[in-house]
Amino acid sequence: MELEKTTLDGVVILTPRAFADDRGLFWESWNLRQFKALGISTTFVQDNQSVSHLPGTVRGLHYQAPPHAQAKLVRVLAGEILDVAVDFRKGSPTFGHWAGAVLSAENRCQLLIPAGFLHGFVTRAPDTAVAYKCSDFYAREAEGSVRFDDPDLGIDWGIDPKTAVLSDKDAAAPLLRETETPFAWEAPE
Ligand SMILES: Cc1cn([C@H]2C[C@H](O)[C@@H](COP(=O)(O)OP(=O)(O)O[C@H]3O[C@H](C)C(=O)[C@H](O)[C@H]3O)O2)c(=O)[nH]c1=O
Repeated sequence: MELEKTTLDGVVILTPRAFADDRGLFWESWNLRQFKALGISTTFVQDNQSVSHLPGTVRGLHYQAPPHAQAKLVRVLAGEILDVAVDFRKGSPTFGHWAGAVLSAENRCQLLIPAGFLHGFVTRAPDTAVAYKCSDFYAREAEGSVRFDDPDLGIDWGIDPKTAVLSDKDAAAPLLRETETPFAWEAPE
């Protein structure tokens, strides 16, 4: 498992080693022992999966507030996404900054997004299937969202935001400046 850091502390790209033979490929998509060896102590309790039929579908930017905050490990089973994390921790030197990674069934890359970050993605192929592990259980009452195309975030989704396929919830999401973050940044020891 290779680890590549991003511009956001704790948001990392993980690429599992694949084993090829005449039949195809095999890889371990997640291994707690390997994660610990990489210094990642996150453990997961819930697997999610979504399929989005149209390219240009945007899901996000979402979070769950404490005590139900979720770290996520995102990968693509079919198709391709631009996966995005936004630092949502009050006091963080990178508050409101974003980092993205292209995840696809082809490149096997995964994005680890710690609790305290907004998460969203845009699909870049038809019938894109996304699977992600969550470090806490779904808690509808703790859900929150921020507008994906908030000009203060300046995320380059690679699409015209006016053409995005959105849920009603995401279409009505507030701007970052209209949202009180429930997360606080803690300086590393
Ligand atoms: C997230 C979730 C949803 N649901 C139910 C609630 C709704 O009736 C239905 C669709 O939920 P939603 O529209 O929130 O799904 P997405 O827009 O894909 O949201 C997800 O996409 C972004 C990218 C995320 O990171 C979050 O995991 C999550 O917010 O599934 C559940 O039953 N369990 C769950 O864990």
